[in-house]
Amino acid sequence: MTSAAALKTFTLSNGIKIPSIAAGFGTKWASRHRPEQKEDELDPGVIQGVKDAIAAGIYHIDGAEVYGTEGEIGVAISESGVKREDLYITTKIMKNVTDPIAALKTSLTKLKTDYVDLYLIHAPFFFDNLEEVWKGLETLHKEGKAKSIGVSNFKVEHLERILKVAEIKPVINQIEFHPYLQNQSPGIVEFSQKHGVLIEAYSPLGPIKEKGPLDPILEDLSKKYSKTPAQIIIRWTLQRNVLPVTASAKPDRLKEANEVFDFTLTEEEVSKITEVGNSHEKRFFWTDGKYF
Ligand SMILES: NC(=O)c1ccc[n+]([C@@H]2O[C@H](COP(=O)([O-])OP(=O)(O)OC[C@H]3O[C@@H](n4cnc5c(N)ncnc54)[C@H](O)[C@@H]3O)[C@@H](O)[C@H]2O)c1
Ligand SMILES: OCCc1c[nH]c2ccccc12
Repeated sequence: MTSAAALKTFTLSNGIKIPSIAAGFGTKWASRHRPEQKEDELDPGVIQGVKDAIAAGIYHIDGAEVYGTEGEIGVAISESGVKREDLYITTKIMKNVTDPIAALKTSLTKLKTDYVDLYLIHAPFFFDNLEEVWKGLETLHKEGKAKSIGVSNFKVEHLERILKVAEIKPVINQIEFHPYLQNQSPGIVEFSQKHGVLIEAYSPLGPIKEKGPLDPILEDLSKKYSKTPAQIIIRWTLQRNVLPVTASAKPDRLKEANEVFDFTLTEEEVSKITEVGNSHEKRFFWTDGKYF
C-alpha cells in the first residue's frame, strides 16, 4: 500500500505535480457580488482567508473570474511570504469567453502574477463555442501564461467535443463530487479518468452539511482514526484519486483539511463510503447552468 503522505500531490497528465488539497475562494467568499461593494474595493476578510489557507499549508488556491475574489487572492499571495513558484493558483473563465486572451490578462493583473498554474473553462452552459474557447486556452498555455489548462462542470459530451479538437488535452475537470454525488453527470468520472483528466471535487464536504446514511459510518471512522468526519471525507476523496477543493472562513478548519496525510482508510472503508454514499443522492450545486 502507498504511504499516507504519498497523496500530498497528484501528477497531471502533462507531468506537472499539483498540491492535492485546494482552498476555494468562490461561493460564500464571493462577497464582491454584493451589490453594495464596488468593483475596485477589496474585501479584507477574503484577503485574510487566503492568508489563513496559506498559513495552514494549503498552497493551492482556487479562484475564478466571476467570484470577484481575484484581487484579494493577488494581495494575499503577494503578502504571504511564500514564493510564487511554491504556490499553485487556479482561475477560471466564464464571462469573457469571446476573448480568452484578454480575460486572462485581466485576471493576471488582479492576481498580481505573470501566470496561473491552472486555467479552467468554468462551465459549458452559457456559450456554445467551446472549441474556440479551448483554442484560446491552448494559446495561453503555449505563451506560458497558463501552466496547465482544463475544464469545469463538463459532461461527457462536452469533453468529447474538446478532445476532438485538442492539441493540448485538458488535465482537469472540476465538478461537484462527494459521497452523495459521485457522478455529477452520467459517467463523467470514469470517462474523465479514462482520458487522463483528473477530477477535482468542489463541495467535497457535502455529507457533513446535512444528516444522511453516512453519519454513523463517519462517526465510527472518526473514533477509529481520531479524525473529524470532514477529515474522513477528505481522505476518502483523495483515496478515490480525486482532488478536493474545500473552503472555510475558520483557520482551524483549513488546518484540519490539510491534516489528512498521517492515516489511510482501508480499501473496505473506502468502498463502504462509496457504496453507502451512492444510496443517497444529494446535489448542492448547479447542473445545466441552473442553481438549486
Ligand atoms: N467550478 C464550480 O462551478 C464550483 C462550484 C462550487 C464551488 N466551487 C469551488 O469549490 C470551493 C469549495 O466549495 P464548497 O464551499 O461547496 O466546499 P465544501 O464542501 O468544503 O464546503 C465548505 C463549507 O463546509 C463547511 N465546513 C468546512 N470545513 C468544515 C469542517 N471541518 N467541519 C464542518 N464543516 C465544515 C463550512 O460551512 C464551509 O463553508 C469554492 O470556494 C469554489 O472555489 C467551484
Ligand atoms: O463556481 C461556483 C459557482 C459560481 C458560478 N458563478 C458564481 C458567482 C459567484 C459565486 C459562485 C459562483
